[in-house]
Amino acid sequence: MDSRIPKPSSGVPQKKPAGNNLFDFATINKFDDIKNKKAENESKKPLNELGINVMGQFKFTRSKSPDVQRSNQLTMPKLRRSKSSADLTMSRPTLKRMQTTVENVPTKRFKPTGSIVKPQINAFKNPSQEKKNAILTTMKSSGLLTNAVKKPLIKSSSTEGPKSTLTKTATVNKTVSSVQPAKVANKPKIAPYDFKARFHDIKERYDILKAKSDQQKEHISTLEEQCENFDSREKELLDKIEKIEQELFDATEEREKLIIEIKALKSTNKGLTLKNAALSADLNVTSEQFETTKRSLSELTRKHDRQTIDYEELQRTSGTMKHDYEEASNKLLLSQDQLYQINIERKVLHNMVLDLRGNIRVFARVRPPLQTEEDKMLCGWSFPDEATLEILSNEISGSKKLKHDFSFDQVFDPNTAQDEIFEMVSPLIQSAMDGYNVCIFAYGQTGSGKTFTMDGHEGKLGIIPRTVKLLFDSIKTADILGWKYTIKASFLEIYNEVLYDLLSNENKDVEIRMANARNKTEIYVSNLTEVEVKTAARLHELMIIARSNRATAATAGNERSSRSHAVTRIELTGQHSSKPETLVGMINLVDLAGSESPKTSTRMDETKNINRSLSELSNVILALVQRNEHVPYRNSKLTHLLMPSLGGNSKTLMFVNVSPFQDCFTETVKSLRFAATVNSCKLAKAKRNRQMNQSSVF
Ligand SMILES: Nc1ncnc2c1ncn2[C@@H]1O[C@H](COP(=O)(O)OP(=O)(O)OP(=O)(O)O)[C@@H](O)[C@H]1O
Repeated sequence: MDSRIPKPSSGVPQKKPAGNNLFDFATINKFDDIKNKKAENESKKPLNELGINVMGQFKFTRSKSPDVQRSNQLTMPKLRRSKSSADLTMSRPTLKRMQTTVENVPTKRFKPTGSIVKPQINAFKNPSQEKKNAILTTMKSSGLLTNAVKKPLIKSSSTEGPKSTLTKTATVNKTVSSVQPAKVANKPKIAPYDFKARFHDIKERYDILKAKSDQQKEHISTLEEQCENFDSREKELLDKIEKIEQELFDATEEREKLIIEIKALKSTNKGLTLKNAALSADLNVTSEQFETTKRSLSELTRKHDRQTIDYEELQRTSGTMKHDYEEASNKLLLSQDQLYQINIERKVLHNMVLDLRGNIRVFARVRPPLQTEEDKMLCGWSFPDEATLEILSNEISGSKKLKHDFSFDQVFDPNTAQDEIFEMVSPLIQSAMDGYNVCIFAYGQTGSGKTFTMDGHEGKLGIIPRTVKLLFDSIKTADILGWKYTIKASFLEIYNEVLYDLLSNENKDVEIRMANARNKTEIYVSNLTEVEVKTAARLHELMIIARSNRATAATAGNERSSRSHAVTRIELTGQHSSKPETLVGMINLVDLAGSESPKTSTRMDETKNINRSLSELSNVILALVQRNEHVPYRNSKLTHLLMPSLGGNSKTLMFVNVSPFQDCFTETVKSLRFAATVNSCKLAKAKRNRQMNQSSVF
């Protein structure tokens, strides 16, 4: 019968023996039920990441040895939601106490080792199926899984065979024997018929078993109480584990983040290291530069100190100079004022001189024969004084040679140089700058030297280029005196009584028109190109252009330059910088067409026009001499154009050019006679073109 006593802690449901209620199997089963229910509850808990019932696994480890617990403690941080009450039960210290009474019950069901349990637990935290299989294989090979998982507990119990059962029975018997005296073993056999003895024997055994049963009940009650303690303890531990797991989870996540962060920081560190190296190199260079700059700075500082001293000295000097400058400025203003007054006086005196000389003056010039003309017969020339010339014909007319005397304002013999000529002309240019109209023209037979006198050529410049040079030189001087001048130039040609603009190739209508209906002497030329010139070089350029256009107009069979009048007009406007005065002067430089006798001319129309215009010029001058009311300016283009320069507001200079040759004698005498007549015309005192903006200066 002892062998049939069920093992109270096996958890295996036992059949209650019929008619022999030696143990309170209900109580034992109740205990097992509690265990099984716990196991069931645990099994209902969520599966781990591998889908394995975590509590079922840990159920195997509940009866593990302390090694397992230690192993679990070591691996505890790696656990994830795999705890179960069974696992906690495993760590209950009271189990040991239970083992003292029912020691064979849990230990015979499983014999796991710490080394096996460790990977098993680790496997639950790893979600991969491969790892799970590996763990299962390990457990199988160790025999743990075979007993623990594959086989139900009841089978395990049964497969352990009678040996296990016997052991348990022996343990129970051992316990029972501690209650019952040893005399039972030595009791004599009772005869089968001795029912009384048998009854007593059975009763005695019953009492023993009853006592044993009570003892077991009491023990079970203690166990239940312990179970309840375990439950609360388990709950606490579960909470704790859950908390630890959460912390672990957070820590893992934090760790992963930190790893990523560390990687990033490493990368950044690498970059920073490179940057640092580059910066160090730069720093070295910069340090060197800094040292150099520092040295330069100290040098500059020393220089600055020296210069500061110099500056202070200069400031003192500057103060003195400023004072001197103010004094000088005042003196200068006074001097300028005095100079202005002196200049006015000079102008007045200059004009007086010119007036005394005559408003129209005539200069006669005899040109020398050219190298190619050395064989030609010359007239007899003599120049008794600077204003008189005598011409003697080398051909006998009747019984005597013809001889003529002429007086002019000035006579230039063939040896007179260009600069000497201009020396006598320049006062008129100054007069133009003072605000007078000036007209200089060259009259004479073809080939007598008019163009040479007016234009000249390289190395022997004539009146026009010298006038230009003098004008710009005088402008500079006038600038010092406070006068600012603007110069405008235009170039005209009168051919066959038609006006041409020599600065333009356009075929346009160039006409002389009245500028003011009230004052009929004020004229202007329509469609005439007027160019403002700021340098002598520019004026020379314009002269070359005009000469070129004049030559272009001529044809091969019709040389025009000597058959037309060329007029160079220069307008001067002077403005004083501090005084309200403006001066306007006009210079007309005219190279007249060659006078020619109609008898010798091959181009009659041209000759007629030329002689007509020259005749009209003569008439105008004579009208002026005779102080006629009417002066026939408009009878020819030439006189009309020169009207402002031939009237009362002008100073006129006429060159009469003559050839030295005998064959020109008649024409020469004719020209000299005309010039002499003009010379006799003393025009009225010229009036200056003077505009007083505020008050009269003179
Ligand atoms: N005073 C002088 N000294 C040297 N050569 C001169 C002088 N005058 C004129 N000539 C020369 O005589 C020649 C004729 O002179 P120029 O052409 O000036 O005469 P012109 O009167 O202008 O003739 P035209 O009416 O045909 O234009 C030129 O070769 C010129 O160089």
